[in-house]
Amino acid sequence: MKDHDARRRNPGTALHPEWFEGIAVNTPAAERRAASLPARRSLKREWQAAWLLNAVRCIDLTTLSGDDTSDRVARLCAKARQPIAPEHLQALGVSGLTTGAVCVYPTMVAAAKQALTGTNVPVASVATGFPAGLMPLDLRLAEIRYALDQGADEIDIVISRALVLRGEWSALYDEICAMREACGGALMKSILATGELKTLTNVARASHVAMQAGSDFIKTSTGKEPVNATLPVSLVMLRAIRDYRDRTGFAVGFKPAGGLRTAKDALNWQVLMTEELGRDWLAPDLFRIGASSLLADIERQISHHVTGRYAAGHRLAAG
Ligand SMILES: O=C[C@H](O)COP(=O)(O)O
Repeated sequence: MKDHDARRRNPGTALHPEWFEGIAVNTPAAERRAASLPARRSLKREWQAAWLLNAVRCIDLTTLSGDDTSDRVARLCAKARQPIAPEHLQALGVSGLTTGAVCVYPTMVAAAKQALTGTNVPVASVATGFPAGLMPLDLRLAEIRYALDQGADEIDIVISRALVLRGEWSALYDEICAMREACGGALMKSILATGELKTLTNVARASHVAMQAGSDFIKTSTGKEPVNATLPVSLVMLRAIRDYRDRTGFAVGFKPAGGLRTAKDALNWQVLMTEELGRDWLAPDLFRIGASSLLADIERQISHHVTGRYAAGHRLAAG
């Protein structure tokens, strides 16, 4: 059973503009709060390896490049199966660690499924005209169905940014509801592309609409916007998740994605999750990190933790 089966899906609600129309995010305050987080709780050194291993199990190990091939995807899946060297895991008393998922384009789903046969690692597919979403809705829905036919377990959809920028909340809600329906039993993560939403207030409002329309996760970015995941944007989205949980009782997951590359990033985001939502949100059913290169730095830091020295680059697989 996959992690996401272990909890109730978010069924969504009717559209409730009154839950978000009054929101006006104080941007300097959000930036100050985000900036103070890593400093406020520096993690004890002896616990850092455990936090980094937790980050690994939450990574959606991603390749979303124009030159992706089934061979590259197979290599990515080999890393997802065994993200950290077995001897290092043994030294830390851990076994069976995998990443949270792999995340690929729809035409790479079949290769990923094949490479992950015999594991519980889900395959996530981006869909709905990723990354811009500028395609007719029927084609975007057909892309979801194609990815599911190929075997995808999870679908990362992109929202229409223009609907947010014009404040067309009802149209945005209808679009995401249609995508949720097309996803059927597959977990749906809604990418807000926050770097293109202009204001944190728009981020907060779009987060609410995405959750009301039944998203299982809200995700910051495609990795292709000029600005991707940031701590202030994440803070605003986490507060929306908290508000939605308080109003409905449903826990929606969070996926920062794009530009998370260092072990320090992995620690900072976990501190943010813990402080804003509590430890329940540190497991892969409610937290994923979308990243293509983060694992390499985590491996380096784990290796250093276990051996006391940094391994030569060639000893660590590229990820
Ligand atoms: O969803 C994941 C992102 O596309 C990965 O972005 P990244 O290559 O900056 O890690």
